[in-house]
Amino acid sequence: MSKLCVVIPMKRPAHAKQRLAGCLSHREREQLAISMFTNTLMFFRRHFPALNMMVISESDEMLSLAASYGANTLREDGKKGLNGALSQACQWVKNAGFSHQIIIPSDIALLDQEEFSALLQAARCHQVVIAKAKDGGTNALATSPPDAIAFRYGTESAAKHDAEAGLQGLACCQLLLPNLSQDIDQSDDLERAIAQQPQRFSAWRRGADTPFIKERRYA
Ligand SMILES: Nc1nc2c(ncn2[C@@H]2O[C@H](COP(=O)(O)OP(=O)(O)OP(=O)(O)O)[C@@H](O)[C@H]2O)c(=O)[nH]1
Ligand SMILES: O=C(O)[C@H](O)COP(=O)(O)O
Repeated sequence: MSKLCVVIPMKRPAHAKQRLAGCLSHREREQLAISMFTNTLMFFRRHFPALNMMVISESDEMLSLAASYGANTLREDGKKGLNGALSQACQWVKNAGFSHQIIIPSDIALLDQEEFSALLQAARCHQVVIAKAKDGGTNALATSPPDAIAFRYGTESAAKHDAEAGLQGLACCQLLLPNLSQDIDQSDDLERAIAQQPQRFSAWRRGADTPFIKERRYA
């Protein structure tokens, strides 16, 4: 694949994981969001070191954390929501000369190297590849060119992205990958993730700081 950029949107941690407010304190939600974001950055640095990353956020702390893992960073201009942030990031990706883009959220419970390789393989022969979330959302979106379709993140976004590709007659495929379909939105998602990966979540569960917070007490 000529030139691919992985785009990771990251909400300001203080505003993240609102749907977990019923079971986690504000600080636990911040720490969980930062922990999963850090894990995402580590995954790509460790398993796909040749891939370029681009992180868009309104949080300077998250952009600094991303840069420490070698990611390009972009400060979100204004509160345009996820689709607005991704459109801004996509413009950067195009201007930087990338032919392919893959959007990955920062809240996938368990990123899997073989699944991401399957996503890359599908992206070689489809202009749009949608890795469906278990709730009908979009947990990865590969596009070539980067702005091949409009971003329609929100409820049932996988079907909306598929429809966008169909309207434009683009080669599109949907994948349902066991791990990549599992993002952590609701309390049962979190309970399932803790049960599946007790080690990874134990540090966070004990209230231990994530590496980022340890180094730079997060405000
Ligand atoms: N840069 C940026 N990233 C966002 C925005 N909204 C969501 N994200 C990111 O997009 C991915 C999917 O997030 P959501 O599940 O929609 O939101 P969340 O904050 O994780 O959870 P809720 O607060 O419960 O909706 C995560 O990586 C978020 O950090 C936004 O407005 N700007
Ligand atoms: O998948 C999406 O369209 C967005 O991430 C929102 O979905 P979620 O809130 O279920 O993650």
